[in-house]
Amino acid sequence: MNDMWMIRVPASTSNLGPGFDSIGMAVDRFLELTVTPADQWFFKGCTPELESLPTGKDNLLYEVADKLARAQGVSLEEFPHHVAVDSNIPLARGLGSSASAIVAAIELVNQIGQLNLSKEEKLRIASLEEGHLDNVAASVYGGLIIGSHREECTDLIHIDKLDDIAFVAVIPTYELKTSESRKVLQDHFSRQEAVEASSVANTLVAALCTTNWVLAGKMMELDLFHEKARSALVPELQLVRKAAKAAGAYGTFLSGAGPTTLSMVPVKAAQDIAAALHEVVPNAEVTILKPELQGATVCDMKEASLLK
Ligand SMILES: Nc1ncnc2c1ncn2[C@@H]1O[C@H](COP(=O)(O)OP(=O)(O)O)[C@@H](O)[C@H]1O
Ligand SMILES: N[C@@H](CCOP(=O)(O)O)C(=O)O
Repeated sequence: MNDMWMIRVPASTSNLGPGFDSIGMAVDRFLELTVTPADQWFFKGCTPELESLPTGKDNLLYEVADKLARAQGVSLEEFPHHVAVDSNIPLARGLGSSASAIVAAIELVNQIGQLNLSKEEKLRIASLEEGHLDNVAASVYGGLIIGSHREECTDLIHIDKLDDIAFVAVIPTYELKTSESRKVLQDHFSRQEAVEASSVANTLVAALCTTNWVLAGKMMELDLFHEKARSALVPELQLVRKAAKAAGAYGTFLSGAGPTTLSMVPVKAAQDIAAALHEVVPNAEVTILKPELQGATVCDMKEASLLK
């Protein structure tokens, strides 16, 4: 590894409707850390949004890295670095910015401490840190992931047959912290509600695995686990859903904890559907996101310049 190296982690969407805390997909926006040896730890945000984040040991990246390093018997104090943080993943919008930071921090320690962690180990550490696996798994593996994270174990299926779909994202200007958006969730379900909610989720999984996008789109819109409670926080969800359907989308869901909505669409129709949604929500950023098949990567700067 050269003196200067880079960690690149994709953004993620999660839930896809009823896959609450258990389905995630990497998308083509990225967090990039450029790491150089230095006299002390310093995190430099390279965009106006990232400039507002802490630059020292109270930065999320350092906090996660330090916790893992201690658990592995590595002292980060002995290996100070300057970390330039660049990203086009908006913060607190439901596109997994914090999960990408957690995955990047784990990779930082993996490289500095020469831990040689496997993907499975990174997934387990990241899921324990985040409390659920959906975003972190997508950022580690790339593609679509379906899994189960429990205290004793984290299990995962990874799918990368996603060529003919794209996603039209409507990214509002306002932030919604995941912690706030989880506070409104329903704590209890009757047996009947649980059976119906899990039947919709199971059918979504089967449809995703068999690339039945029409059925997957239908199931995406029938979530009973979280979207109803959250729609009060994201008033444009129903409006976007209706307009996207009319324009030819398979289905629309709240990305992660919101407030971004994602409409799953045929690749060929993406531009037209994006234009239709821009008419409906002119103040939001409307953009096309593609599934990203490559998970987190590390490269030295020579390789990084070839990627650009
Ligand atoms: N690259 C980063 N470096 C440091 N902290 C980050 C970074 N990305 C995200 N965060 C922290 O995570 C918060 C957003 O996390 P969260 O509410 O889970 O939303 P989301 O993950 O959907 O973007 C930010 O406000 C910030 O505190
Ligand atoms: N399953 C979680 C996903 C949170 O994703 P984020 O991108 O909003 O952090 C949830 O729905 O709370």
